[in-house]
Amino acid sequence: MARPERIAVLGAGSWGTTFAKVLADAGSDVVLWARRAEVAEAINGSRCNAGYLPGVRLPESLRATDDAAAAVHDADVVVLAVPSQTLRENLAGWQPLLPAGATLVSLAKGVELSTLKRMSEVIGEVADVPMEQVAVVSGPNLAKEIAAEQPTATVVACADHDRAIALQHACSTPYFRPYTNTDLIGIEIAGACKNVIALACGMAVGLGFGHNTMSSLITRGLAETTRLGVALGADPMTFAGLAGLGDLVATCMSPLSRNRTFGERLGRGETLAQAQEAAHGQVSEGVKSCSSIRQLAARHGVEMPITDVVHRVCHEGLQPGPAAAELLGRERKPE
Ligand SMILES: NC(=O)c1ccc[n+]([C@@H]2O[C@H](COP(=O)([O-])OP(=O)(O)OC[C@H]3O[C@@H](n4cnc5c(N)ncnc54)[C@H](O)[C@@H]3O)[C@@H](O)[C@H]2O)c1
Ligand SMILES: O=P(O)(O)OC[C@H](O)CO
Repeated sequence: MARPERIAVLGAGSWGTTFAKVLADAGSDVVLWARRAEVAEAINGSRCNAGYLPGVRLPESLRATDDAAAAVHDADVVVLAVPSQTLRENLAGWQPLLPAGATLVSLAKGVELSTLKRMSEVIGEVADVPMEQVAVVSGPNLAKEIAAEQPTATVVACADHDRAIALQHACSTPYFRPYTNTDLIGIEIAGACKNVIALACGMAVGLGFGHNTMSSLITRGLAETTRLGVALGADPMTFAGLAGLGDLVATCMSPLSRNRTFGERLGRGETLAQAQEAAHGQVSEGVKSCSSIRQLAARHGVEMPITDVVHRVCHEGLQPGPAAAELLGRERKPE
């Protein structure tokens, strides 16, 4: 499959805008759709999306619009960069506009609350396309670092290897190195679960705990994520890769992570509402996905103790301190 000629990125938040910049820097012809006309105007006029990426100058070649039909017109790749719990509704609106045969790419990291579906499953269903047409980009990809052109690797996953190669080509830059993969289940489960583990790590930071606690959460978080992924049919090796361990470490360790920051606020004693207000409308996917992942795990008989306590802290009034004590007090077992 040839390198894509026209790419539409739908969603001009932190990651949508950054990924559009990556694609433009890689030489692709990119149009970015923003919900708000003023955001599109600012990108076209001052080359800046100040609300999400202050201080980042966007490439001259990147065009923005608030007209989704104009954005996707003639696109051979359509990148979906909206929060996971809104993807179904957004995509249903865009579905009649999608060019036939276009590769549909998910940037979202979450599991849908109402259906427990992965984002690629939601896309296949709503857009009514074969799964070979759906791709996922996921990895240790904190938007602000990539917007600053710091060296980063990622994974482009698609069941159709040729499409993955074409997309890999379209987003390769001197600072962004994509690897291909065909394990969508593993890539997406890893991407959704790491947000939940990052919430737990943030809570640990908020409680004043150090690196031993963080490393223990990361390692046991990876164990429970892998258990779920394998139960769903993923390749266990995926969890040792960029979209698995790589993203887990980046998100759990970085103060730039919205999920970790959210967890830190809860660990310091803030309420869910206070932490949500402090996020200024930016999405912390783990807050909702902890519930859908917990349900998915229960459906498949998989134990996910960290995810379970994160859900109960976020939604059932459990306090982070007792949650930590509960995890430590669990039945003793071999590693
Ligand atoms: N920011 C990152 O560093 C990063 C990196 C990799 C993956 N992701 C994932 O990408 C997805 C999008 O993240 P983001 O960082 O761009 O989020 P964001 O909160 O910065 O932006 C979300 C964008 O979606 C738009 N949107 C459309 N419909 C919406 C609705 N109904 N409700 C809320 N917003 C709506 C918003 O206007 C906004 O432009 C998430 O799943 C996230 O986990 C983010
Ligand atoms: O800021 P977060 O917590 O949504 O994480 C961003 C990316 O997913 C990191 O890869």
